[in-house]
Amino acid sequence: MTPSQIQTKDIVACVVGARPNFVKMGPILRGIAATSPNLQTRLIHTGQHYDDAMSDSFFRQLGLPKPDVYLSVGSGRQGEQTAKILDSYERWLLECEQPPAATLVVGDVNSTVGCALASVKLGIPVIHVEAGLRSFDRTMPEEINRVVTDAISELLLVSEPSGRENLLKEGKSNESIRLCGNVMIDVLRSQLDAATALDPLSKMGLTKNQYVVWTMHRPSNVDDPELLHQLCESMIQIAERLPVVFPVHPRTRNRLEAIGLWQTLESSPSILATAPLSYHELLGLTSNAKIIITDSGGLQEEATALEIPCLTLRENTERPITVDEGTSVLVGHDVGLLVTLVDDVIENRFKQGKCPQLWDGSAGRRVGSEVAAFLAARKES
Ligand SMILES: CC(=O)N[C@H]1[C@@H](OP(=O)(O)OP(=O)(O)OC[C@H]2O[C@@H](n3ccc(=O)[nH]c3=O)[C@H](O)[C@@H]2O)O[C@H](CO)[C@@H](O)[C@@H]1O
Repeated sequence: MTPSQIQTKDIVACVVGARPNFVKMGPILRGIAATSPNLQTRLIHTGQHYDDAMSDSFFRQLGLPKPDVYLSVGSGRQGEQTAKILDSYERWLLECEQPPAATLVVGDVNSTVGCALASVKLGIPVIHVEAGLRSFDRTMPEEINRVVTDAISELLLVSEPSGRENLLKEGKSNESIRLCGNVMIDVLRSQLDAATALDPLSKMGLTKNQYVVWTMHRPSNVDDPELLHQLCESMIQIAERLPVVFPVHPRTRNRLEAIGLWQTLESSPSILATAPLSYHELLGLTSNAKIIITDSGGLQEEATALEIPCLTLRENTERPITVDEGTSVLVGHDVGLLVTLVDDVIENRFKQGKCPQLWDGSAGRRVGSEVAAFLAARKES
């Protein structure tokens, strides 16, 4: 066989950068491998999140392959970090031996938009998993990332029906949009046993259904000292009724230290403030919690899949299905409402939710099939 006769498989460059991306990428890689024998993947880690707690522990626990490419961008201001991602991914695209047939990005972090921009400018099509979600709040960096990424993506894979509606309103063609379901829930379903086996409850002295899991890291909550103060006061109040487990994101810890509240929370006997937890530790805790209080989009979805009441510390959500069908209620910045809703849950007055269609553990396979069909159709045209 001469070198020209050797068939090289098309490459899909799959980008991860921040914690929520790591959770979602496993089912996508497996879905492509299972459905698309003519494709190979390259895992690109931008290095947006880089330490063990925020990155490496997720690779270990979720069985993700070692990244083929590590871009080492690190932390930075919004523009600075996004620019570094764009620049370093463009360099890799220009220097790599075989350019990818497509770049696949997930979610809404700076790595998503940075790599999408670098790719499309070099004529390499972008596939966006978790496309079409909209909070309609452009003060959030994630909303800007979503809108820009979708505008330059050719294949838009959505996790809930609102994604399709939003994209159609923005002028995207129906053919470019596919409802695949939620890849993050694939992971949740496959890892629930491993998370339970870890038994974080006994390690922390907690009883099933008798505690709250609280996470917050959004700039809108933690960068405003007065609001952060109020949220901490309500945490202390709620902890008088149920113990609160509080895994603290690095951004939040910095802000709490800056306003002198870290010591107060850490020394409270019914608040368990911890470093960021591994995927299994957190899932082991959330799946047995009475209530989840969060500003994380991913946790809103996980709470809905687990059918656990979720009080969402945001004025809006890009994931309306978690409110319309699921267990989430938007509390915004109303700390009074937060405390009332905790009572509602404890006294069984809280709404019931149901798990949305296609959050069934097979979203990764559907993503794999759509990627293969998209690239095959592109080759033919
Ligand atoms: C715009 C954007 O992309 N935002 C995402 C990013 O926000 P997040 O707030 O984590 O944004 P960054 O990636 O800028 O990290 C914030 C800060 O955390 C610290 N840091 C970060 C990484 C790390 O491994 N170790 C560490 O200590 C740094 O001080 C850094 O400045 O990740 C969150 C999950 O965690 C996602 O929900 C957000 O959507």
